[in-house]
Amino acid sequence: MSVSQTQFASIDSVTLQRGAVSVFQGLSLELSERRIALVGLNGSGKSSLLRMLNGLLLPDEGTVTVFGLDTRKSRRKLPRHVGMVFQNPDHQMIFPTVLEELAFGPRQMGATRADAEALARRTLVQHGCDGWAERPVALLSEGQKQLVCLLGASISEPGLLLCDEPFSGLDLSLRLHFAAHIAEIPAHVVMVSHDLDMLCEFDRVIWLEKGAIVGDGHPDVILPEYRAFATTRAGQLTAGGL
Ligand SMILES: Nc1ncnc2c1ncn2[C@@H]1O[C@H](COP(=O)(O)OP(=O)(O)OP(=O)(O)O)[C@@H](O)[C@H]1O
Repeated sequence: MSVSQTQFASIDSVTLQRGAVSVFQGLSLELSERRIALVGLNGSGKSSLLRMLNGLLLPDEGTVTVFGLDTRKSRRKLPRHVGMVFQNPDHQMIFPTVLEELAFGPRQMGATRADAEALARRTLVQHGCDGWAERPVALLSEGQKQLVCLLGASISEPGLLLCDEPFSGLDLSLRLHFAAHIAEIPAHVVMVSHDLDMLCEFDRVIWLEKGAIVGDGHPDVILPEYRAFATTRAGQLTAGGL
């Protein structure tokens, strides 16, 4: 799917309850930039927001629209347009081998088994993973699993790629490689990360606290504000003041 800087997702007056927690209370957002980062303390609602954008979580009230599709009405169509890298690779990987894992997305999009597997093998070579195709996913390291998840989510070239802390287990060379990859691909990217250095080149940063937006703008403005807030909070925690 080709993408542009026009709006690709809209979150309109959303409330979301998860268990006993009221995560969002009337959240509204318009998303149009190509690379958007979500930052905030643990439990602030970042993963929940990603899961609403791919239809895994449906709002209790309000609407979420992605590429013109209401997630409540068009849940089954969303995987054709939205890829997601989960925070925990074990929540994403469902096949025994790397090849099967990577071929799954293209197969779902209608590719033949031969074409899907050829694409999977090419993708592995392009990302420095020659010889990985037949490896059992269960025997990969955590970082290697994360890498396979990143490749699996982007191999079908979705119009929107959602990434929930995709770099946390990757070594520095792979972080830099994938930062460059994400900068190049045409898809819109919405990424959660606690590694603020990886977000400097993004087009927009949204800072969430307790399900509400407390900062929204260019990384040059929002990242220093968030860093200052987190530093103050760390000082309070250390002093036993929270
Ligand atoms: N499966 C669940 N069942 C019930 N409550 C949940 C569930 N997952 C998350 N929550 C709650 O929803 C709130 C938002 O969680 P969420 O995972 O969206 O936060 P987050 O900002 O992604 O956190 P982190 O930075 O720790 O990954 C938290 O209060 C959390 O306790």
